[in-house]
Amino acid sequence: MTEITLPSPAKLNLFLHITGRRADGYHELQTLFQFLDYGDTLTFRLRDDARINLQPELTGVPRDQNLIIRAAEHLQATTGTSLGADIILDKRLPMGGGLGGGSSNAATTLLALNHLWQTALSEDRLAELGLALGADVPVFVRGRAAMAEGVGEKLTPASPPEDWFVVLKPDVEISTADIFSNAGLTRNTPRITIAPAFEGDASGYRNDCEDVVKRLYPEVKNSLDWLSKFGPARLTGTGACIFGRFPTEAEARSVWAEKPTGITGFVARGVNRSPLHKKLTELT
Ligand SMILES: C[C@@](CO)(OP(=O)(O)O)[C@H](O)COP(=O)(O)OP(=O)(O)OC[C@H]1O[C@@H](n2ccc(N)nc2=O)[C@H](O)[C@@H]1O
Ligand SMILES: Nc1ncnc2c1ncn2[C@@H]1O[C@H](COP(=O)(O)OP(=O)(O)O)[C@@H](O)[C@H]1O
Repeated sequence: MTEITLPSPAKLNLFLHITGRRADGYHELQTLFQFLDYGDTLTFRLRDDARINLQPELTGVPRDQNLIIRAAEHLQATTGTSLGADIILDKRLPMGGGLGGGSSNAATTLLALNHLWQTALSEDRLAELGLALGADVPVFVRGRAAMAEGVGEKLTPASPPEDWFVVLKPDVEISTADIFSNAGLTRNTPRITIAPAFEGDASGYRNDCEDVVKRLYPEVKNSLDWLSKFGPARLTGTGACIFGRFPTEAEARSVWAEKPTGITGFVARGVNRSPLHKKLTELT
């Protein structure tokens, strides 16, 4: 095989609790990840030299910071392969929106090139390489909806209902570091134990970043207030994207049709198995 095209799906944090802060300043989380059947697409073409090319480059992201390049180079360095790749990115996910697009791109790159280069690293090893690139990368490598703990690396598979979501992107840029350094952030939510079939919307579970984000960004508050009129709505990650949860596609699409003009987003289904892994299984 010399070419492979794979999905790079979005994730939602169905809830996100901050349960403490480590000595190095990083926050201990409990968060429930579910994938969406919506995201970017990446095509990889084998090269018999060691070059890694990426088209198009992303505005505002230097080549050496692009998680696709970093993942490819990390895999090359770890395995010592002399092979390379031409990579084509079809970007649909808003960047820095809490949908994990960069982390997902890194995981898709690790799995795709491990396949194409026949480097045969195990899933455990790929998840380990992924963690060095970002806390959210391992869940995309594993491809199963999961409760994450620690800073996101301790994963327990979960099966929340595969509901439909209206995802909205308020027109603001939010820095994860700014939210985590905010003095008003709740950092002492008690640890919980969840059942594998967690419902995802119990009123006791929330996103602990939401109050701070709503205070700093009225656009996010306004969008959440609007979406909450139709069903349970939350922030994903540290924002700026928000999501409303609906049992059927028809309900999600009817709310989407009423969204205020000027706000972007999409409708997608929550899935407990990553579309990336589904596609890889079909190929092998
Ligand atoms: C909170 C989540 C939930 O999915 O948010 P999103 O990035 O998806 O919005 C992620 O775990 C984000 O993980 P990751 O993507 O690795 O965070 P980074 O951008 O590297 O973090 C930027 C900064 O936020 C702070 N940070 C991040 C994660 C964490 N558990 N505790 C922290 O205190 C640190 O100061 C860090 O330097
Ligand atoms: N391939 C990539 N796709 C998206 N963002 C990337 C990529 N490589 C690096 N980044 C950087 O990672 C940041 C976080 O992006 P992303 O993972 O999409 O959002 P979030 O972490 O908020 O869910 C971006 O703002 C961007 O600077």
